[in-house]
Amino acid sequence: MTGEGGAPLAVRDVRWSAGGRLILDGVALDVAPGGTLGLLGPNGSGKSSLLRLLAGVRRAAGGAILLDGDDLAGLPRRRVAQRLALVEQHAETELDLTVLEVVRLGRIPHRRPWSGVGAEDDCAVAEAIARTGLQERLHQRWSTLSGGERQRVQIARALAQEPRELLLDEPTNHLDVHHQLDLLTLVAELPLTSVVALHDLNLAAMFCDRLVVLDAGRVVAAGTPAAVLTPRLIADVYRVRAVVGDDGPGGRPSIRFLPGRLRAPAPHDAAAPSAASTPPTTERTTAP
Ligand SMILES: Nc1ncnc2c1ncn2[C@@H]1O[C@H](COP(=O)(O)OP(=O)(O)OP(=O)(O)O)[C@@H](O)[C@H]1O
Repeated sequence: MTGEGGAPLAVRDVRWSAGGRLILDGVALDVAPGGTLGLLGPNGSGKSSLLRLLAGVRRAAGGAILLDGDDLAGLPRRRVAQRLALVEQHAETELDLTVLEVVRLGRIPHRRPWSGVGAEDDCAVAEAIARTGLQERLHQRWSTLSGGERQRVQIARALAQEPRELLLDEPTNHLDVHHQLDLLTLVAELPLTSVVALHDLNLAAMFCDRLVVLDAGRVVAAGTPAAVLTPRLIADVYRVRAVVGDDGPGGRPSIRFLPGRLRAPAPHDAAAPSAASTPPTTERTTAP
């Protein structure tokens, strides 16, 4: 069974509060199988909170997250962990493990209590290490890794989990441009469904099939990169002027930001022109 819209992973009218504030407010989305869904939005818009709810690490206060049509809240943790893997922004390990030991942690949801490491576990770990190019680092200690290497190890751990859905919170943080492209190419080519929170709109345009934009805990846009990444949306959500071309790879949008910040509309100031109505932001260029 799947969610009403047919998606194996679906969010239905989800609300979540923290610190006495409503952080996610009526969020609804379908994660189509097999693709890469980009989660965009300014700092504090609720991307990490939503990813944690999707992974079952947090419980929604209202609405539901549906996994194959079942409410995630009612499913055993182990079953959820066999299915979904989350790579958080600042993942740490408490013990000073080696790279190989961290990647092996990904097998825990698949192991029976008291059972040792089996051939299937070794195979999944080896595959995850090969995919992330960590063969040379296997016995290096976590504490000695660079930020980018740690990121790759956490992704390898998540892949060793053999999830059907991989949830990544700003995975390109800490990575140089080569490794950013490398990592998102890897994610886009994985034979699974990925949900990736990203800040870089050009990377989102290049690598994601669909985008969902959060602003102050609400979904304000959803669709293909070309449909979502308009100057108007960028002005409204990020308060930045931008020129959007269609000369990205495969005719996808490419975004060039312009100097000067747009002012936020004053609350209840209906007369104030919205950022989106500022003329230069509606510009769209075409590749020569
Ligand atoms: N446990 C918590 N207690 C209080 N406030 C919280 C808690 N968790 C999240 N928040 C608040 O919820 C809002 C959304 O946070 P979240 O980390 O989900 O945003 P984000 O879109 O991932 O931001 P960023 O792009 O900066 O990583 C923020 O204002 C944050 O301070």
